[in-house]
Amino acid sequence: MSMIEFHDVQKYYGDFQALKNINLTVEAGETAVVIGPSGSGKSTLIRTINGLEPIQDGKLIVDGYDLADKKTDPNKIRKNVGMVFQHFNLYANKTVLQNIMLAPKIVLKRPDKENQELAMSLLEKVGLASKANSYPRQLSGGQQQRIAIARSLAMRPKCLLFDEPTSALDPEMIDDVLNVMKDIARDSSMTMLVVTHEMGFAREVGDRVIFMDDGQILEDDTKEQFFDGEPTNERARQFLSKIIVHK
Ligand SMILES: Nc1ncnc2c1ncn2[C@@H]1O[C@H](COP(=O)(O)OP(=O)(O)OP(=O)(O)O)[C@@H](O)[C@H]1O
Repeated sequence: MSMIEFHDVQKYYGDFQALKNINLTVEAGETAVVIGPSGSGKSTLIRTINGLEPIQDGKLIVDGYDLADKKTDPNKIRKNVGMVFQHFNLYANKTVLQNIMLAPKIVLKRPDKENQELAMSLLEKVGLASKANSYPRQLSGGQQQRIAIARSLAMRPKCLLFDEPTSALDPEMIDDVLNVMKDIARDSSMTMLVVTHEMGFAREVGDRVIFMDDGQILEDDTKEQFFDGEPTNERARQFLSKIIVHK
């Protein structure tokens, strides 16, 4: 079974069609990077995967659950499919450690000792073990995002969705977050779908590059095909040529 399957998916905001005839399959363990111009539907695409945005037509199967079926409880999907947002969304009145331990405690009923041990090992992984008892406001944006990633990993998800995780960060913090994401992509069998404007990351990490424009997937290539070959789609070629000029 594939981790994610879109079949002819359509998504509207009122009269506006934000996703047009999306067909996409992502296998377990794959890392796919979603790129494209602003407003092309990238965030909408990944927000449909964990049910944050409903779809209006087509079929969307995630981790075996049918999202087009109104009877499907999105919480069942969110247990195994985590999301890292642009704006971290940490709980301000909880410490870093409490932030990481909360969902596993409530949703998975993980015992405290095991929960804390895993949380501390994840804090070490993201290089922030010394901040366990700090509050989010005492941390930089880059540190908060690394905590948000640790918090998602604490659920031991099968799939992690990243929605422009570095877009709200000062430039000097971006690499710390990208390095954590690269480590995860390298040493895990987890599926990762990453919406990003960081082409260096896409080039280095993605098994696949998915190019979107105007609510459609126009290219779905290996990173070698996309960056070193010639995308077949004219709009993808234009997008790439602009990036290369600005690099
Ligand atoms: N809640 C909403 N209501 C109405 N229109 C929306 C809503 N969210 C997004 N849109 C529209 O849907 C289109 C796709 O938006 P989306 O955020 O998915 O694009 P994006 O590719 O992620 O853009 P960016 O790179 O700027 O974040 C845009 O035209 C946007 O204005």
